[in-house]
Amino acid sequence: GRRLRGESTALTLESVRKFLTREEDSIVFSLIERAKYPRNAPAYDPSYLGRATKFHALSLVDLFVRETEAVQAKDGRYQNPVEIPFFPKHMTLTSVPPYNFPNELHAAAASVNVSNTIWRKYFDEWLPQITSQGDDGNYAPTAAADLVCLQALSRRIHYGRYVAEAKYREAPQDYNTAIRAKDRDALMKLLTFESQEDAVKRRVEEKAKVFGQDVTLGKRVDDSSNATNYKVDPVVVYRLYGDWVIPMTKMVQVEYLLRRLD
Ligand SMILES: O=C(O)C(=O)C[C@]1(C(=O)O)C=C[C@@H](O)C=C1
Repeated sequence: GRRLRGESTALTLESVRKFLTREEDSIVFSLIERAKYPRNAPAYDPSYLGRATKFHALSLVDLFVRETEAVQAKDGRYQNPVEIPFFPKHMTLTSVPPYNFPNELHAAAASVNVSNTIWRKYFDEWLPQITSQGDDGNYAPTAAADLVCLQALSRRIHYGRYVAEAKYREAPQDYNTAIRAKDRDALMKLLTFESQEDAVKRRVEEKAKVFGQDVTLGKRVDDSSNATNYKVDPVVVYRLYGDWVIPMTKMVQVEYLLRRLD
């Protein structure tokens, strides 16, 4: 399709930023929930399930995510284009009636997908930083917590499609030249707001402090004297956003915009 499917309504820079801000809560809280368990390495090791072969090696987390996504797909989760599965090949047909979710994205650009990178980075780089060494045997709850983290991160990062659409609609002529020239650097410059990124990073660090402290009756929760016991390190959350979540969201925006005139 070459045209917007159902030209819509309320996609503005303000509305998309509101969505991203609310997603911060989900991301920070999901990280706190994952950090409740230690690393639990067997959940990620195909040999734990005892059916690893050269050609087919699935870890418990691989299996858990595939199977859970299949159930959620059947029940309609991915009818909403805001949600993107990690294993789309394993989707069965949905058995629920359709809901008329707004189609705000440009059809040719809506398929921008960085799920594989999110998956790899989460397990290889970020999980070791938010969990402690150890093994408490709670592998299925661990896998369930990972999936909630992955879904929240993926939703936030892929929401870059909506952010880009909002920006494009507000100033199409500013973007058209760079899109036609396939000029990634120019697009990156156009969509970047340094002060906004700074505010986002500082806010998620603060959220990690507020959500991640023990609550004791009779004690002010913002008392900085209990600052050492945060459930997930606020500095790690700051860096997670600065080094990864925001750059990936921007990458999604650039890829979306490059296809915006297709
Ligand atoms: O708020 C925006 O304008 C966005 O594009 C989102 C975001 C982010 O990922 O938080 C990304 C790029 C901008 O430089 C600022 C913030």
